[in-house]
Amino acid sequence: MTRRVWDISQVLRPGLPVWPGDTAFAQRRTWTIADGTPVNVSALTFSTHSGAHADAPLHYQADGAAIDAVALDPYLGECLVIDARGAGDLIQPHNLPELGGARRVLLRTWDRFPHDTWRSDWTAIAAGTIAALAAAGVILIGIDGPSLDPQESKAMDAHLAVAAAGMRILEGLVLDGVPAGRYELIALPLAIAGADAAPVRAVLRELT
Ligand SMILES: N[C@@H](CC(=O)c1ccccc1NC=O)C(=O)O
Ligand SMILES: [Zn+2]
Ligand SMILES: [Zn+2]
Repeated sequence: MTRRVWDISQVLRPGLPVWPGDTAFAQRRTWTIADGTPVNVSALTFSTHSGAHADAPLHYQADGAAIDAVALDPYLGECLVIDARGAGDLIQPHNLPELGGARRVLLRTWDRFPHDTWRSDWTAIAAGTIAALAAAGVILIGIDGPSLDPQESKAMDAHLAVAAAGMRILEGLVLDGVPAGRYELIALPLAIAGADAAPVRAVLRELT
């Protein structure tokens, strides 16, 4: 039996919404198939926080680990998708359902993912919610917004709570059309040496 797969990545493309002031995604052709050229090749420019991505500890801790140095186990394995729509500005502990022992948790906040516009009004996560998840044994937190913290946050409370707990982070996931429940998560960050984050091709697979 083939298990159903949900692609929960954004498509990296020109016009991809990025954090205000951050680098736009661009792709240019460096070779094109023609007489004497057997191949198409291109070069990419993009922010480490483009589309669906994994934050490295280095993003929020001056001496944190870079993305090529973090273990991959958190990004692979059983996870729980939670429908957190309606939580308001901040997801609080009381917005979470029973976790049933889940060690990876993905939070859906958008009714419809804003593929073509930067929306500053995403639902962030309270630091206390991160602490509660960590206390329950969660090792990875994912969300469909661009950040765990609000756009204006300088304190980065949720990110720092993640740092304190040694959790891993996925952001920019597309969870439209994924029913709440349990799946296998596969979301490996690109091994970019010294990087503060890296894009992931994130999928959910039906459990057996
Ligand atoms: N905190 C966000 C990203 C972030 O803060 C950011 C991403 C790209 C360019 C600038 C950013 N923040 C600047 O204050 C994140 O966790 O991905
Ligand atoms: Zn990020
Ligand atoms: Zn982040």
